[in-house]
Amino acid sequence: MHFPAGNFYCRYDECSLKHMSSLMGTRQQKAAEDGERGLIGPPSGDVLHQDAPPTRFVYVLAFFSALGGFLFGYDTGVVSGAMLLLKREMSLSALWQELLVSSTVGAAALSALSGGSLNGRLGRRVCILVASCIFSVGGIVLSVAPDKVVLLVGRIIVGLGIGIASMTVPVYIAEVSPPHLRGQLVTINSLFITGGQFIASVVDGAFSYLRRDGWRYMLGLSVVPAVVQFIGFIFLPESPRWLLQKGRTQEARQVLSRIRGDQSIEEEYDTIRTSIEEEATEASGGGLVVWRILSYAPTRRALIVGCGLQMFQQLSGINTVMYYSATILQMAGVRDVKRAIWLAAATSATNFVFTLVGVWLVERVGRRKLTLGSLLGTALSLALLAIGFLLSAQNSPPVTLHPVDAQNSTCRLYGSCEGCMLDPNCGFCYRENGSTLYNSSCVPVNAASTDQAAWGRCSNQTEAAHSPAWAYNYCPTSYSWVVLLGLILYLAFFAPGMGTMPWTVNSEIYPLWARSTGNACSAGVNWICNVLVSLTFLHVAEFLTYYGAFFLYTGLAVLGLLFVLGCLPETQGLQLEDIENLFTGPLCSCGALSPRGRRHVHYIRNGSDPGPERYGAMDSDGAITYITLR
Ligand SMILES: O[C@H]1[C@H](O)[C@@H](O)[C@H](O)[C@@H](O)[C@H]1O
Repeated sequence: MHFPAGNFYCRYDECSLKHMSSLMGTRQQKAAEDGERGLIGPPSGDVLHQDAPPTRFVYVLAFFSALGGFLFGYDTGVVSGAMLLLKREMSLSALWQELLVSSTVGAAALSALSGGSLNGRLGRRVCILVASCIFSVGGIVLSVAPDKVVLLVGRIIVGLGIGIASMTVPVYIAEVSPPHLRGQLVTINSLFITGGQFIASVVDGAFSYLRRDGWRYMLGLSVVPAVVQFIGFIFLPESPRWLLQKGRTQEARQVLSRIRGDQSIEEEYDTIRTSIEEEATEASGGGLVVWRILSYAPTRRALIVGCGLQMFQQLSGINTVMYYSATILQMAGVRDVKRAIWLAAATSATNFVFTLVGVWLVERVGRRKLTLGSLLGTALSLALLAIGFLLSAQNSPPVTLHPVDAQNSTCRLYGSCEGCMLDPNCGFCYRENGSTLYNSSCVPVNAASTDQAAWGRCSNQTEAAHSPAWAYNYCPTSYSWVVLLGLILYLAFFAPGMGTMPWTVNSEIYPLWARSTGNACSAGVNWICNVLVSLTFLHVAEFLTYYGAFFLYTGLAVLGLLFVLGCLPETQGLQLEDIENLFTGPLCSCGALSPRGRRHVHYIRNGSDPGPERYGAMDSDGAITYITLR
């Protein structure tokens, strides 16, 4: 059987549906398939048309909202460089350093979770305005902070902004984008996140040369994009979908036609309106939205998929790898702190560049394939990282000197560098001659600064060539290249798919009534798992060693792969209002319902609900998904 796909013909089961959906709207494509099979005819007057080009305005909207992603990336990324200076100037203890880093992520988790109702009640635009205000206030507080308590307050304020932005921005972009570009535009937000992390590392590098107060500039600079976003959003419109949901139909129509330019908005407007009417029945149960999501099967399944993706994003260790990159570089022989800062900037640049690959791929290969490929590569590179750490541990340099002063500390117990570096109270002090290591000892670390030992040869670290080297948290090894290769491959695979798709997919899988809450829950899961992984990493490493920890992440990434394989449907090209139908089958048969899959899908008239515009899509196992055709 043949039917037209653009200007050539192909067999139904060989035809690239991607090609077709890029040439015609999904609904028209389905209608064409149905018509060809003799089941139904395409609705009269329906013209198969190419996806109309997007207006410039939609890009302006995506840019200004994605500044929220930039701030998310900047504020989470800048702290590591600022901390190097802060701990010197404010003599911060390890506990305070930990507090200043995790308070932001903890506050982000709380505000993402509570942002759902704010988002539903006040609208996406107001939430973005609120988030940019919070970012500005946080940036100002941080840059003028006289002591560590005010710093902590500033970090918490910034975290509140990050939480709201992380759950609102993808939803806003998804709701204003045309279906064929939605994936790409929402993924731009992830590009801005990694871009923010990259710029933060460059700013960290640049201001690390200042003798005093460099951290004030690092932390305070976030005010600039926050103010730009605030001013921009004073003039930018609310999401037309939210307006329609609130019954502000005139405004919704105006905004939609402003965003779509010359194109006719009637079809899109009617689809959104009909779907809101239908949703009114679905969501009519009353009570908490989260409860309604959980008690309605399709939204419950969507929530499981959304939260699962966010959980596996964090459990596959991205923030540990990013955080640990400086140490990996030290293992590779970079001793100079300034050089390590600049090389850490190279790590975040790699993350950024490969996110760009994700933006390019998302509308070409689709969300599902991109996520699967990414997770497979992520798991393999995590295994390579683990093997690198294992080889380093097995060839760990021995401790040759046992200073008498160390008799009272646990550090004297270790016979090699491996045990010594896994103990947070000890560090490895040694001399080297070319590749030969000699005169090595395991001694207590200075409680005020892990950059040097508490006493002895390594207690006064200078960069002079003849001074002994001090390794805290890592061991010198000749296998560092394996770890370095693992790091680069990890970022290359993780960034385009697992770094981006959890945010993109979450912005599109929930029906309008559940969208704010669904995104709030999944973003909350992301931030909670982020805190969990970062806070437990050192303990896990102490318990399982570094290679054990990375083998554990490998296992988690493999679990994630199985989850995605079974549960993530393809949402590419579908209008937001149709996506809910992908979740009507049993959980984790979603793959089989993928409209982009190569299974035979027959479209039949829905016998039980003979509305003129309702059709059922039946997969080869007999499961029926209903779609609304207008
Ligand atoms: O999508 C982002 C991105 O991958 C970042 O690099 C990472 O730090 C965040 O935790 C993640 O949510």
